[in-house]
Amino acid sequence: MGNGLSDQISILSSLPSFQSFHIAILGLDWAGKTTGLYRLQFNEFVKTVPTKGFNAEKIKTHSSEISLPLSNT
Ligand SMILES: Nc1nc2c(ncn2[C@@H]2O[C@H](COP(=O)(O)OP(=O)(O)OP(=O)(O)O)[C@@H](O)[C@H]2O)c(=O)[nH]1
Ligand SMILES: [Mg+2]
Repeated sequence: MGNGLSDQISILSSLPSFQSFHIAILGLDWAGKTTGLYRLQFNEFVKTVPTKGFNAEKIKTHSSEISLPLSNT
């Protein structure tokens, strides 16, 4: 899942243009949630370990200046 994302801008620019909003990424163990989160933040593939608890990141886009607090379990 996570590595299958295309570039960050095309995904984020297709979302409604709110000033900021929260997105929760839910899925089965080892589904690619953390990979997807860090792909959105850094636009690159990051090697992961199984998440204990959750990750939360704030992502700002350059195109529309919206900020996206993201978390995943
Ligand atoms: N082939 C392939 N592997 C992927 C893709 N996305 C993630 N992975 C791999 O799948 C494994 C699990 O990815 P994670 O992002 O850690 O999965 P997760 O859903 O956060 O897992 P938990 O934190 O254990 O719930 C890692 O080895 C990733 O490298 C993908 O799109 N394609
Ligand atoms: Mg994880």
